[in-house]
Amino acid sequence: MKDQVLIDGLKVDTVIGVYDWEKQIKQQLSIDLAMAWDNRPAAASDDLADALDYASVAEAVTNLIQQRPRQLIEQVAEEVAQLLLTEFKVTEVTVTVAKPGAVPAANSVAVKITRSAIAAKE
Ligand SMILES: Nc1nc2c(c(=O)[nH]1)N=C([C@H](O)[C@@H](O)CO)CN2
Repeated sequence: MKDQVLIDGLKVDTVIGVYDWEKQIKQQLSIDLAMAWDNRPAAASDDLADALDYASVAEAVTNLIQQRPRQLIEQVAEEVAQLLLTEFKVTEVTVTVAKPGAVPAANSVAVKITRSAIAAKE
């Protein structure tokens, strides 16, 4: 079973960065999520209660990221992954956190991680 629920390009303004000037401003992060989820129950029932509600996920991820300043996008990615594994009972998630403004010569820079429920318990 390879079903997923996807969120692509979730924009979150937050305080993020290593340097002093970055701690005074908000910058935009762009979040991509690929979450393992069996979509067959929701397809059969046509009931949101059986689905992984992408709107709830997007709201929770935005709130988590805006909770406090962080230095590295790596920490953002890890905390988002753990939120999805523990609160939303996703069994595996790939999180990409992009910081489009960070390197002017690049379209974007990002980190991408994959975490699973079994590895989270170790
Ligand atoms: N792997 C990373 N490298 C860098 C990060 C980061 O979060 N992860 N952050 C910075 C600075 O905050 C940069 O974005 C300022 O332009 C540098 N390298």
